[in-house]
Amino acid sequence: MTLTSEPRPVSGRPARTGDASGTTTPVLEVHHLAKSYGEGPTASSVLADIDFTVRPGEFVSIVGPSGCGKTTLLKCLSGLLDPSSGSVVFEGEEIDGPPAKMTVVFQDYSRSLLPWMTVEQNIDLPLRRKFSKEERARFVAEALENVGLAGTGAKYPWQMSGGMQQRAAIARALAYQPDVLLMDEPFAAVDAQTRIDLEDLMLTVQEKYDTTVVFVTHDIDEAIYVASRVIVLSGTPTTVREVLDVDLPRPRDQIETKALPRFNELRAHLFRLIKEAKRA
Ligand SMILES: Nc1ncnc2c1ncn2[C@@H]1O[C@H](COP(=O)(O)OP(=O)(O)OP(=O)(O)O)[C@@H](O)[C@H]1O
Repeated sequence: MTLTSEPRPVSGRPARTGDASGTTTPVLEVHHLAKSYGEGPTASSVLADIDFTVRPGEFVSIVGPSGCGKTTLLKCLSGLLDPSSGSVVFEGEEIDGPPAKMTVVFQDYSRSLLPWMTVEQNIDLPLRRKFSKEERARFVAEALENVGLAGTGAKYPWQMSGGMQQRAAIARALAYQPDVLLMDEPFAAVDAQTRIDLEDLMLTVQEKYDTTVVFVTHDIDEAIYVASRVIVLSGTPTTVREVLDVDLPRPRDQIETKALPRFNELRAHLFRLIKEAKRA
């Protein structure tokens, strides 16, 4: 994906639009989105009439039964895939390709970083067309520092653990300073302890970069822990089953937050919804 046209310091985001009632203009709007694969009688409908909005600064998780179309939805949001009908509106404009101020982090970190480049070069590569050398050096160093990889920029991806490689992929996404970061099962391929560390890392960097995050996951606990809202999808053809506000206090803590009765209520509710969706 391309980059923002203006370099922007992490701490210097433009003010968000809003009114006195506290409502905010959505950064992302999904209107009656449907997606089928194939044509004619063999076409299979995956997404049917999906509607939701995401406000600036939100951390929204998307969950649903296996195979319901979460990745398909994320690809439509990112402009990598055209919807069959309906639209995705990003910052007020309907998208017809990958928007400049959006980035995506995929599950498979081993294929997202170029093995013949150092980590620093990997992060720097997409910045080259837009930023000066000095700015790039600053953004790369800042991103590495923010994901806990300061001092490792000269390593090659294959010299790092899986968790470190995914941190580097996150650093590369953050160095763009995107307005919206889309993440597709980003921690599914790492071990449980690393996953927990990366969840906390995302909460920290999301606040620091003030980025809006849309996060697809299979893991219900993870979906609740990181999010301000959870969008629950139904079974195929998929619609939005429910949008759940995660009214848990911040900062989140892996032990304290998950021990809250409210966390368990939300968890049980989500499990029930997904079980029903699977049955349907
Ligand atoms: N390029 C494609 N061509 C045809 N069918 C596809 C294509 N990509 C995905 N599908 C089908 O669309 C459906 C949804 O797939 P998708 O990967 O979006 O679901 P998902 O919810 O992300 O899956 P999972 O839970 O396994 O990660 C599946 O039945 C899949 O086989």
